[in-house]
Parts: sequence; C-alpha cells; structure tokens
Amino acid sequence: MAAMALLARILNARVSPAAGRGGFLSAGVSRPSRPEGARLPAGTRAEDKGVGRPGAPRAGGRAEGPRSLAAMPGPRTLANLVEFFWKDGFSRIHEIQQKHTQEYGKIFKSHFGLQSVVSIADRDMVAQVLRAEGAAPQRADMGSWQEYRHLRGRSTGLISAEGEQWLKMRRVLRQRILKPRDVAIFSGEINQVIADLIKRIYILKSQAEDGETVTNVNDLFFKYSMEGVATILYESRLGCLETSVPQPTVDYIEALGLMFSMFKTSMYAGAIPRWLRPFIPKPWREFCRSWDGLFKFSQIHVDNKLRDIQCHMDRGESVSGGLLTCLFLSQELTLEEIYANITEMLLAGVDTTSFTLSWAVYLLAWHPEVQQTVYREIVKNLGERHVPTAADVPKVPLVRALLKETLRLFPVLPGNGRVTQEDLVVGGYLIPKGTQLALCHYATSYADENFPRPREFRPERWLRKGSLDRVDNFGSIPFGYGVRSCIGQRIAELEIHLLLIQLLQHFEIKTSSWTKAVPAKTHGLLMPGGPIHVRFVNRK
Ligand code: HEM
Repeated sequence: MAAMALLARILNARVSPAAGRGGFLSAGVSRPSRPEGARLPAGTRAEDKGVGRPGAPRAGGRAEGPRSLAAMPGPRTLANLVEFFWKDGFSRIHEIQQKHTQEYGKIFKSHFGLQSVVSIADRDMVAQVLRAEGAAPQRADMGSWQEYRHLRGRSTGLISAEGEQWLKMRRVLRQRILKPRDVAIFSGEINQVIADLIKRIYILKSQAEDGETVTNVNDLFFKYSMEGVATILYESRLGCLETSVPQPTVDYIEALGLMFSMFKTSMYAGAIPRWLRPFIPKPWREFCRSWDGLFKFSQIHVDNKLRDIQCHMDRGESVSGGLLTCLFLSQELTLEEIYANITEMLLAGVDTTSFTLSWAVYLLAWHPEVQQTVYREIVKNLGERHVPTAADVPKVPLVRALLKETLRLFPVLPGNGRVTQEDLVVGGYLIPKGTQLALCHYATSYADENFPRPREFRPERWLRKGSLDRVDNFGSIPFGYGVRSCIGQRIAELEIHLLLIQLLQHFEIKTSSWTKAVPAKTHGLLMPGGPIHVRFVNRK
C-alpha cells in the first residue's frame, strides 16, 4: 500500500550514492571560517581524520581550508542514470547507498541532471549535520507539493511547509503529540483497535487451509495502522477491520494505492518543468488526482467531527476530546491548516507503521528463540492476558528493543534529506548553502563500526546495562532527529508496542510452509519485497 511514499520520494530518491573510500573516521561539521582552500588527496588532511578544525593552522603553521565540492568523489551522471533508470535502482536505493559507500567512501556527490546531491553515510557526520541545524530545517525542495496546494487554495501541512509557516504549525502540534505522555491517553482507543485486529486474525485463521496461516500480513497491518492513526487524528473509527469496509474508506485506500502505484510518475511530476506539462500531462494530472482524493477523505472526517463538536457547543455543553477537538477549540490553526495537517499526518502514519509491524512479525517468526525471550519478559512483568497501556511499556524493555532493532534492520525511510541553510564544512569539504544532502541511514545501520554483527537480529543490543548506559546511536535514527524529526513517533510507538505485546500474549508467531525469505525493496519506503505469510498459533 501506499502512503508516505511521497515524503519518502523526496527523502530517498535524492539519496543516491554515498561516497569516498574508507577514510573519514570522523568528520567535522562547522561553519567554514574561510572559503575553499588548497586541495589535498582525500584521507591525508587533518580534518579528514577528525583531528582538525576547518581553517585552524596545521602543525606546520599554514591554515588549511576545506576542499570544494568539485573535489568530492562520486558516481558520474551517466552511471547514475543507468543505475536508476536502466537497472531500476529506485527499488534498490538502500543497496545502492551501501554500494556507493564502498566505492566512494562515506561522503560523496551524485548528479541528477542539473541537481547535485551530497550523500553522507557516516554516523558522526550525520550527527553533526543534524546537531548544527537551525530553527526551521528544510528537508527537500517541496515545490510540487506547495504548487498543488496553491492551485487548490489549500494550506501546506507539516511535511510540505517551510520557514515561519512550518514553525507555527510545528509549535502547535508539538505540544499535543510529541511526548510519550501526550499520547499515553490514547491507549484505550488503540486497545479497542487491537481487539478488533485480534478478532480479525481469528477469522482469517479459521478461513485458512491449515487453520493458522495468515497470508500477506501487511494487508492486515495496513488496516490496523490506518484505523489506529485515524482513531487518534479524526477521533472516530473508519471500519477498516470490519469484514465489509465502508465505501469512503475504500475510496481513500484507492487514492493511497494510486499514489503508491504511480510512485515514479509522481516523482516526475515534481521533476518535469511547468512548461513541459502540456506535452507530458499525465504525471502532474495523476499527482493532483491522488492529492484530491486524500484531501477529500480527510475533510469529510474532520468536518464530521467539527459538526459534532459544534452541536455540543450549540447546546451549551462543555466539550473535551482528543487532538482534533483541541486543535479546533484552541483556534491556533486555521481550518485549512487543520485539514492539511491531518491529511499529511494520515499519509505519513499508515505505511510506515504497517511495514514496521510486518517486518517485526517476520523477524519474530524466523527467530523463535528471540520471540520466546520477549514473550517470557511479557508474561513475567505484565502477565499472560493483562491488556497493556502506555504505562506498562517501560516494564518490557525487550519490546522496545525489538522495535528499535526492527527499524535498524528495516528503516522505513532508508535515507533522509536536508537542504543546507548555511555553508557547512563536512568531512573536510565546503558544502555551500542550499545543497541537497542525503543522509544514508540504511548504510549506517549496517555498518560494523556502529553495530557489531550488523546483519544479525539482536534486540538485546538496545538494552541499557545500567541507568547511565546510553544506547542512542546516530547510526540508526529511524524517526529522524532534532526539531524536524517525526512528529508521529510517539503515536507509532504506542500503536506498535501495544500491538506487539498483545500479539505475543495471544499467539506464537511461526513460519509456515508458505513462508518465504522476503527481501526488502525500496518503493518510496523500504518495504517487504513480497508477501509475508506467518502462522498465528494460539497460546495454550
Ligand atoms: C514506524 C513509523 C514511522 C517512522 C519510521 C517514521 C519516520 C519518519 C521520518 C524519518 C521522518 C523525517 C524526520 C526528519 O526529517 O528528521 C518523518 C517525518 C514525519 N512523520 Fe513520521 N514516521 C513514522 C510514523 C509516523 C506517524 C504515525 C505519523 C503521524 C501520526 C507521522 C508523521 C510524520 C510527519 C507529519 C512528518 C514530517 C514532520 C515535519 O516535517 O515537521 N509519522 N517520519
């Protein structure tokens, strides 16, 4: 299914190859103290080794300047075109990150037509770029998103907005959903959705040939994620987990599907200059059509809720509620801003969560010993049938570790983007203001120096050994970092933690004769490259 594909398109498609052979153990990111200096071979300069400040005098006394982008290694335009368009590199962006990192090193430059992108596949450089960001970081050029909104008289939402407009909306939403305690109040609603999902699993099992296998679990988790996030965003149920799904919900799923199926087409929508549109109209037309569908759906549900609130107010009753109610009553956002943000959050919150759940279940099925350890912790600390709430999650650290390890192995957004807002020196190179950076999270997630035995599924690597132990690691930041990080992180975590606990309480998840090894593929997001089939065996 589709959703966050467009955000991911922006974030990933620009993530091409990453760079420079070996070399950069740690690289400084700082504002350049002077313009481009003399060029030295990569790996020989002080700041390449992370031991010099740009512009600082070297041991011999002469100040050494950063190298220019022209000196940065990277794949040539033609090689990139062949890789992406001829060899369908768009579905292997995650692998290409690793390949290019090996070929060119941890910082490298790629060209896509007129645009060049600097890719960074080093944990410390990523950390320093993100720590150096200003008040309103920019992820990528959102011109086509903004143009659609302008055309239809719509507002931008958090994903598509920039500058002051973004800051204003982020400030409002941050107060409501950014902290775990803000979203803890939704445990009850999410648990109702989980109860429906578990009922659905029993129904699907009863229809299965072997009485246990659920085929294509992502279909199920897509419905769960959509229902879960909509419960929070719209404060109402959509009926995704019912046997017969209501028509507007079916229409919305189709609009998402359209966006997903035309992933490449929609990429071109932004890339094709306006003057060419009369000659190649399809990408832009489809892009608008799918946004029309997504906005329409959100508007129907937001309006329903607002009418309901208005009725209560007209009767003089006091009104309280969740996110939408608060947004409406506080009047900090205009109605158009509410529509736009709810639309973009729904778009961002469905596939991301469902792919992560699919991978978690896949990993548990293939690693029964890990599953058993997690299950034992749940039974010991929560009990066999205790319905958990957010307050219970810290009592089962292995469940949190399971999610972190799943997202390390399968980061839904294998790469992220930033446009530099001032000149920076990264890895010894001067990166001018306005450069598109691609942060290669997939490559850093699989780097030995960040995660020993990186291919192994070992949730316990995320457990803290003591209260002072820190397991944060910029090698794996699946929700991003800093002021522009994922606003829905706590919602996603709540949905995933509560569901994993209850799934394991009810079922032992096992492979079946239909279960195959499923590779990851990039289709905007990093997703299962084939259907995942597993058995849900009832616990005694
Ligand atoms: C496993 C689930 C999820 C993952 C892995 C994920 C990951 C991400 C990442 C990596 C970013 C970019 C952060 C950055 O640039 O630093 C992002 C942005 C965003 N996410 Fe999520 N996300 C998930 C679920 C959700 C959910 C459930 C929602 C909504 C309820 C959501 C809403 C957003 C929004 C609105 C943005 C843009 C924020 C901004 O620009 O201010 N995400 N997400």
